[in-house]
Amino acid sequence: MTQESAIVASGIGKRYRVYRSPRQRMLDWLPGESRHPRYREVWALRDVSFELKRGRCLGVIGSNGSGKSTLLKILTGVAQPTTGTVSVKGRVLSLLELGTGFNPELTGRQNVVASASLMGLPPDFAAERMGDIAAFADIGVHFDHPVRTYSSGMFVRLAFATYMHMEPELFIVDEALSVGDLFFQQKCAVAMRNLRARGVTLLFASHDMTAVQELCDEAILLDRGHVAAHGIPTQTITRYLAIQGERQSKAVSAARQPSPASTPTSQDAGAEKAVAEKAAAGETAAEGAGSETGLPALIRRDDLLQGRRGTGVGGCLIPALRLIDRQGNPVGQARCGMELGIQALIRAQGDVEEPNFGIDLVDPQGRSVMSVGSSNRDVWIGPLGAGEERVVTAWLRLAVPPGRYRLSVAVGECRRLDPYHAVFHDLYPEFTELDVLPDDGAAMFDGVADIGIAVETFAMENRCAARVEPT
Ligand SMILES: Nc1ncnc2c1ncn2[C@@H]1O[C@H](COP(=O)(O)OP(=O)(O)OP(=O)(O)O)[C@@H](O)[C@H]1O
Repeated sequence: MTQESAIVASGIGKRYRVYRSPRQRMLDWLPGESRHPRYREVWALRDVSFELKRGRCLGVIGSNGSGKSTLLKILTGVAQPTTGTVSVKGRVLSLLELGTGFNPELTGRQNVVASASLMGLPPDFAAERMGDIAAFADIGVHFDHPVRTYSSGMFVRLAFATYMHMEPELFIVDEALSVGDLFFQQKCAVAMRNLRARGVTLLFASHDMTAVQELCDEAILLDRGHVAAHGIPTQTITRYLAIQGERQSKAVSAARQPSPASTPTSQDAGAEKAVAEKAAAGETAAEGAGSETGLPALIRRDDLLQGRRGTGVGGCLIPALRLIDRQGNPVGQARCGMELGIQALIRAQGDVEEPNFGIDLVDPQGRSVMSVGSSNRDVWIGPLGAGEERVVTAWLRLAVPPGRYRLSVAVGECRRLDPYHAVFHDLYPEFTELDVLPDDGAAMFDGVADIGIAVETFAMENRCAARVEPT
């Protein structure tokens, strides 16, 4: 371990034994051999090695079950590694399971005092910081009520406020930024930034790619317990999203394998045949756009809804929906700055006067980047009669930072002459995740979205303007 290292992990492995039942676990304690193994082994981590220098911030990312929490537990001494060694230097504070150290019978205020004392801090330490902690937690009178009466949100607020004020040298946080409400999450992100500016070493596991990108100097990707990437956040996130994308495409192609149960209808089969003939004749999907024969079959073939049912009054349905690029190719993941088409097949069940196709894109922090309907852009899809179908494509430029976004779609009705008449016919809230990968060519910015900035400059002497247009 060098002078500046806060953490050195060498070849860490963690094996769990998973028993078929508590009885099997108990039997295993008894002496004597069993002919059949009573458990199976799960390696949550395998040969994980890395070093974190003091004052740096490391993000740990990976899909569910990839080993993030196990790694954090080992680093904080909550769990012991099966193989390898770990050295952690400095006063470590961790928020693994938030507030597990709190006594439910004590008030928030009393728990702050008890936590400081447990951490070996001097008696006046908690008193001096009590005002700041209470202000950060912002739970009002509940600060002086027993913790057992708290909502989970209040609990998280108190825990984060307490620990971040206890002057850690190394602060280890597991997903704390994804709990609590949006404003509290933002407050935590600012607090983490301040800790970082004060030279505190930070390590946090997160599914929030934007937070990792913004806060971390480096990031590790865990994949099935192995370190699959370790580098600057952008590279690690790109690798993560690529792995996710590959798995998603494999899952989609597996789901598309024809099964005897899903024989296509004769109508679909005819349309598929027409598309295949067009493809053979060299026509692309984009050329076929709008064709009554080809396009609905394409949408059904790439259908993201996969037979799911939406909610709503049902006067009009979205039987199929897909994401496409400008060439009409289906898209599983996207790149910053690209134009994405959200293409839906809309079918009226009865007479629908003014159908409105709407989308909502939600960013990794749960903020709506944009929520808009066709009628907002003065595009009118109907009126439609029973059984009539339309293909609608909403095009949007993904001028957003990289990360995992969620998409909602709906067909509703919103009348021009009666703005108070608004109904949802078929609504799919956050029905899919969309990974937006970094793109070298995309404009750089910090924030929720690139709203298209133009920068002007001129010298005072000659007023000769130099203007940079938005890309
Ligand atoms: N106590 C345990 N006993 C048995 N298996 C465990 C135990 N804890 C974790 N595992 C297994 O180890 C693997 C890694 O789990 P871990 O909780 O570290 O993943 P994670 O990346 O933190 O997941 P998530 O993002 O869902 O929190 C998983 O396969 C999990 O089922």
